[in-house]
Amino acid sequence: MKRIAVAGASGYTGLELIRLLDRHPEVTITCVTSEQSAGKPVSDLFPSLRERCDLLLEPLDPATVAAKADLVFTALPHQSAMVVVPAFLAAGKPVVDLSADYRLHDAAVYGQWYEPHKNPELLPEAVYGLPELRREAIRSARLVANPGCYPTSIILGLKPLLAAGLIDPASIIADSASGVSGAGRSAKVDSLYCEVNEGYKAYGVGGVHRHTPEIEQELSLLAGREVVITFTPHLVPMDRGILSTIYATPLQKVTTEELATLYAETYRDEPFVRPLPAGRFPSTAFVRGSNFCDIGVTVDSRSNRIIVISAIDNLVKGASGQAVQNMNLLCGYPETLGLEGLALYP
Ligand SMILES: NC(=O)C1=CN([C@@H]2O[C@H](COP(=O)(O)OP(=O)(O)OC[C@H]3O[C@@H](n4cnc5c(N)ncnc54)[C@H](OP(=O)(O)O)[C@@H]3O)[C@@H](O)[C@H]2O)C=CC1
Ligand SMILES: CC(=O)N[C@@H](CCC(=O)OP(=O)(O)O)C(=O)O
Repeated sequence: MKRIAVAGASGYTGLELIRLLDRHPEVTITCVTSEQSAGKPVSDLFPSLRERCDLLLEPLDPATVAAKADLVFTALPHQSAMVVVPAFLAAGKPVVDLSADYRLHDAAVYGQWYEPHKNPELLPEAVYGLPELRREAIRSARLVANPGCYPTSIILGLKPLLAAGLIDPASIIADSASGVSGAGRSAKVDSLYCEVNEGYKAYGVGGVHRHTPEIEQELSLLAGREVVITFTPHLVPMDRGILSTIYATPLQKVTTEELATLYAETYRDEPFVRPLPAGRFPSTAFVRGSNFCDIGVTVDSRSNRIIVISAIDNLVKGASGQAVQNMNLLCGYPETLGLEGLALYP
């Protein structure tokens, strides 16, 4: 049994990690952290965990946490993860970091979209943890940078088209809509019930959302040239789920049936990507609670655009489920272990 620490266990992705790790046959959770709720059982904060995980939350002292665990998940805000990750690595503990701190390869780009990086020397060795792109590198990583939720849905949606050179990379537009849990559990006016319940709104409009460089970094690697996209995130009055609608101009004549075949072939051996048959499109309802990414694709021949629609659960394939998938690769377990049968069918 591997001993696992969840740093940031009082947050939404922390809770989701505990839910998933609790049903994993090869690991046991030995340490859960919170600053504000230190000293309380984690099941006091989240009663669904009662009698499944009643560990006391403790403050995040890296040496204490490292001594209790063989692997650490950091489910902390960006800028906070990078304060503790080097100590875990120095103690010989691999880290799966759910924050944005190690996703960008270029420290200058990180500094431009976030704050200056505190340990840029770790960026070259951090592996961007999208298993469908980097499975082999993740297996031997010390530090896995778990992707953002919007990037996961968009990169998986576009991978077959870019890898086949079928679209003009300069034509990509992605509109993504997220449930409110994407904003985390800390109190913010923008996440209040009355602010979100009746509306559907765009935010981060005009190329300013910090996921833009992360998406562009990975799409550029797939395209083999620099990709600049138009990305607009939206907030939907639901608790979880992301639906991305992605548009691109084809470089050659192609039919919906050919694209459906391309997606089916690209993802044939992927346990968590479900390309849909031609004419079918996903819903967040059908991936809720699961580690699946569902993808539908079609050609709008009238406007000469390819339209891809992908759906994930932001807290599972967009965060904690993907993090457990990465842990499985890193530890040499079957990739799907603990993640099977998670979908809640509406
Ligand atoms: N929510 C989502 O859908 C996704 C989130 N992510 C990323 O994952 C990370 C966690 O997100 P999420 O769970 O939503 O966030 P939450 O705000 O829900 O939780 C944050 C956690 O971090 C702890 N924390 C906050 N500040 C510090 C600090 N300075 N030192 C130590 N612990 C601290 C909090 O503990 P305390 O009890 O003390 O407040 C809490 O446990 C973030 O980087 C986020 O961007 C990635 C993909 C999807
Ligand atoms: C709805 C909502 O607010 N979503 C968050 C994205 C959450 C996330 O996963 O971002 P990181 O992992 O990169 O921090 C946002 O737009 O900032």
